[in-house]
Amino acid sequence: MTQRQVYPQILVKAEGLAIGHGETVLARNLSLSVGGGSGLLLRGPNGAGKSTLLLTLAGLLPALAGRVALEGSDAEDGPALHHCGHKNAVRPRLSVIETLAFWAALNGTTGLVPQAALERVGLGRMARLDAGYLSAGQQRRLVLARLLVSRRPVWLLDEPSAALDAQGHALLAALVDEHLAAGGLAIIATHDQTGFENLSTLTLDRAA
Ligand SMILES: Nc1ncnc2c1ncn2[C@@H]1O[C@H](COP(=O)(O)OP(=O)(O)OP(=O)(O)O)[C@@H](O)[C@H]1O
Repeated sequence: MTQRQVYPQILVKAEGLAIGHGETVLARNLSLSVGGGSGLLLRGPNGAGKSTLLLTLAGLLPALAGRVALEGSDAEDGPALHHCGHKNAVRPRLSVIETLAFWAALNGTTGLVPQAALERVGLGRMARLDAGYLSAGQQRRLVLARLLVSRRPVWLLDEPSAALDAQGHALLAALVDEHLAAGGLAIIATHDQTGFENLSTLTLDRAA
């Protein structure tokens, strides 16, 4: 794949980070540094804190100690990150294409137009269907299409491969590859390493 730098140089850094909920500390002294063009897998058993770490990196949960920094991001370029939770957040009565148009209106149409994003994730023929009728794997593909309609350099993905079939896994790996090749970065919580064997790994231990 051709390496093209289309995002500005960007770095997600955490130092001395403690994560958790209220009084409950799930992990302490976490440090990470992920630059453009790189990906990091978050591994660990159920309840170890992978989703909590992603939410903390996204600024959606406060750090219990330490700090998270996003370097190289210019406010004038718009929001830098996408956080995709493990729920699909699909509105059942909006059509598939309306769903993407809604996200594009919210996040900015800075990437593919919705129909092209649907084609890319294999949902081109489902555009007019109510999103609630999509299968679990198709809904996950729709979430991936959201990443494509609004270009942002930082992807924080929580179990993105859940419910995906083998082709879906390959699609996800290809999208992440392309994103990294374009200078983006991805931090991915997953129990399934398929397609991500070359990414570095941070393992959270429930006992931490
Ligand atoms: N809002 C909350 N308030 C209190 N505890 C919470 C909250 N959200 C999550 N937790 C707890 O934090 C712990 C870590 O949850 P988290 O979802 O981060 O784990 P995970 O590593 O992503 O797990 P899994 O592999 O099952 O997805 C769990 O014990 C969970 O019950």
